[in-house]
Amino acid sequence: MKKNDRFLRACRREPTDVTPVWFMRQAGRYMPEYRALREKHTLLELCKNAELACEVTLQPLRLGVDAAILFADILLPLEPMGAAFEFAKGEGPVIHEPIASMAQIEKLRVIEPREGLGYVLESIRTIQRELAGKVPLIGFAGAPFTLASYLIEGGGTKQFAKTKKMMYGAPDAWHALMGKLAEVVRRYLRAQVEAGADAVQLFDSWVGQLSPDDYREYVQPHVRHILQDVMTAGVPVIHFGTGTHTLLPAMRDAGGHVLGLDWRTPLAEGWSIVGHDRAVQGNLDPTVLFAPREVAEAHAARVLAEAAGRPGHIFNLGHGILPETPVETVQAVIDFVHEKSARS
Ligand SMILES: Cc1c2[nH]c(c1CCC(=O)O)Cc1[nH]c(c(CCC(=O)O)c1C)Cc1[nH]c(c(CCC(=O)O)c1C)Cc1[nH]c(c(C)c1CCC(=O)O)C2
Repeated sequence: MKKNDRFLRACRREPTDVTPVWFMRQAGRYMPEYRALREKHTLLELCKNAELACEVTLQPLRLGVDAAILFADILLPLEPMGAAFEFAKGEGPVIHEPIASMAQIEKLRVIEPREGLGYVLESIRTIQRELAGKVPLIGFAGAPFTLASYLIEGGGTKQFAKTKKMMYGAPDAWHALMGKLAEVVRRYLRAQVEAGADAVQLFDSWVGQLSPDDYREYVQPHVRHILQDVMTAGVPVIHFGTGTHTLLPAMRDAGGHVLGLDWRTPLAEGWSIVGHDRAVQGNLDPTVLFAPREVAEAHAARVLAEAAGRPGHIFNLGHGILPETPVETVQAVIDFVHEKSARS
């Protein structure tokens, strides 16, 4: 039993005393204590050292969030699969040899997480020991489309042109790549649950680039492969993407006990699209946290009003928190959500 289980209860659509809150990327550069650690260590050092990963994971708990999220990155599985990368200063991730051919895809290894990603599982065990049941711990992985886009583009992209070129022009290579990624991610999420994660989130951050028909043809079978299995592992599974308004029915069908919504979709509308037999998470625009406190609170109030007190809403942003976000506003919104949603 967790001392604070309102996040897990909401995932199961059970009533809670107040609406649970956590923020994607809640451990990161907007926090002074994170920046202080980053002066001494690279991002990958923080990810690969269980004590440091644990320290960073726990940092945002002082703000009163109702869940911790494992400190790691969605790209970590790519390295043991055989696709080396680095986080270049000011540029984001850079894949050393972007994937462009079937020959390269054939060489990618479908790893066992215990082999190449044992350090992440060690972090989970360390964090759970340190948390001692205080709040639940969320594990996570990137979804195949989002991972494939980094592998093929060699880093971040706006157009996804190379990604779609392979998808449309070389569907055999595309499905071979997506199949390998999906199997690794399925094993990885299962291993995280076995190591002690209380819930897991699949990040398909960039899948909103696709039309519903293309999603169903090129992505959905692979996401289904992951989620239909991981949903039987005994913990809540969150299925997240951005720009997904038209994809929500297909994403819901692929799986997830909880569907992530972003701010482009009003929460009430998104929830009725995915159906009230699922929980929802979201959906404050992260840039609202740059506004004066009263404006941010007014937007948070609107999100709560959209949820209408229905059990099964987890308050979050619609995407990750931005590095320059003022901590005071994050704190104010967390407190506001707890106070405003209190059920007497
Ligand atoms: C697409 C993606 C990535 N990583 C992630 C996603 C999916 C979520 C999303 O869409 O935002 C997920 C992620 N990355 C990180 C976490 C940690 C847990 C958390 O607090 O949420 C999580 C959940 C650490 C990180 N991963 C990264 C940082 C910033 C790192 C730093 O320099 O300290 C953090 C805290 C680096 C990273 N990692 C990635 C990029 C594009 C970048 C560079 C962009 C940036 O600098 O913000 C890939």
